[in-house]
Amino acid sequence: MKTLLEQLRVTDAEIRVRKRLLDLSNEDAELLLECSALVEQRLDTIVDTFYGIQTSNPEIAALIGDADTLDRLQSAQRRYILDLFTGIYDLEYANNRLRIGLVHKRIGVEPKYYLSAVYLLRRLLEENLTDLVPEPEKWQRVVKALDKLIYFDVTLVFETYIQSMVSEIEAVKNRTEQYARALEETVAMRTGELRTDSLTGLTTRRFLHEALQRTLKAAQRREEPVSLIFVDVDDFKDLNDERGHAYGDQVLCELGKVLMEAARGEDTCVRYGGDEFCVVLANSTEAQAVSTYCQRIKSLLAERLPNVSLSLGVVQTGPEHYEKAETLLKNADQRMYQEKTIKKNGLAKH
Ligand SMILES: Nc1nc2c(ncn2[C@@H]2O[C@H](COP(=O)(O)OP(=O)(O)OP(=O)(O)O)[C@@H](O)[C@H]2O)c(=O)[nH]1
Repeated sequence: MKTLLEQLRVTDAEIRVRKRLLDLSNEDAELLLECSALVEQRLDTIVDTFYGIQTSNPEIAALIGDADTLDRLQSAQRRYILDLFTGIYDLEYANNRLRIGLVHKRIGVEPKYYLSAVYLLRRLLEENLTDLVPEPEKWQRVVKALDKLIYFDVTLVFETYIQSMVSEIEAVKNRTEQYARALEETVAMRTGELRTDSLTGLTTRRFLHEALQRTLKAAQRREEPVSLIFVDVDDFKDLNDERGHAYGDQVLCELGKVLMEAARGEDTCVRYGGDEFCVVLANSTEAQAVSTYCQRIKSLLAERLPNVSLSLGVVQTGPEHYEKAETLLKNADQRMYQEKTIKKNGLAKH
């Protein structure tokens, strides 16, 4: 953990810069040192008057709170006044000023109260120095030196105020970022959930369009054909009614696996809804889809679900001309429906 001086990058060189900026010279330091014994004589009077005035203000009295705190503040004030007249304004001196800033910030002393206290102390010191340093010219020089030193201190105190506010803002920023990350994860998870059908693990209908568009775009670039297959289980309602809904679920789940197993990595298998499925086959003509993919699913189905039959509607688009996704879906659905009708009519005839 860094010290306050390190946090605020206050070094010996920095102190020299600050003194130069305020024209706080060695002569000023010597002048103040010369007054130290005199000021010490008035120390109690100055501190008592200071806190007498401070506690007469109800807001400040409320900030101080209790007699013990007042005691501690009075001792700190005594030390501070003595510090002002030591003639040594080095790193340790700066560090003590920074600590004061931090304590003020922590107990919630707003800058307006801190500045009014500084102003009051400066006024009391100036008044007392009038008696203590009778030569007006010297008194003026002492007061000027004191002014510069007080400005030096106030700068340091304010910097700790600012630093501590910046840390607060950073802490809030970190918390907000953490929250945003957690939120992003949740959104990603939910989106993932929406993307996959919970029963079959296939892509949901919501994302069929996106997947189809992606495949079509890639196909257009490479001038490849794309096939779309619409799949519907025959008489699934009867299956559900006869063997129960749970069995129906098992069938859909198994069918999902079959569709996936028969597909390649760049293909997309979608649960369209209920007992309807869609498969987007990349780089496949209708003939290839029928002779390979459809054959594969039929033989897998015969092994695993011999009592289930499917109606399939296959359409091709590209490589010369590409249909829109919606048209492809409509056409594939129609073809599937035609196949189903033919089957039903066939059965009815027999
Ligand atoms: N077990 C189960 N059944 C579902 C699910 N989603 C839809 N269904 C049922 O699937 C059946 C689909 O029936 P229909 O659309 O009439 O189609 P079908 O009985 O297959 O008849 P055809 O399509 O004409 O062959 C309905 O009875 C729905 O209740 C599901 O997730 N699980």
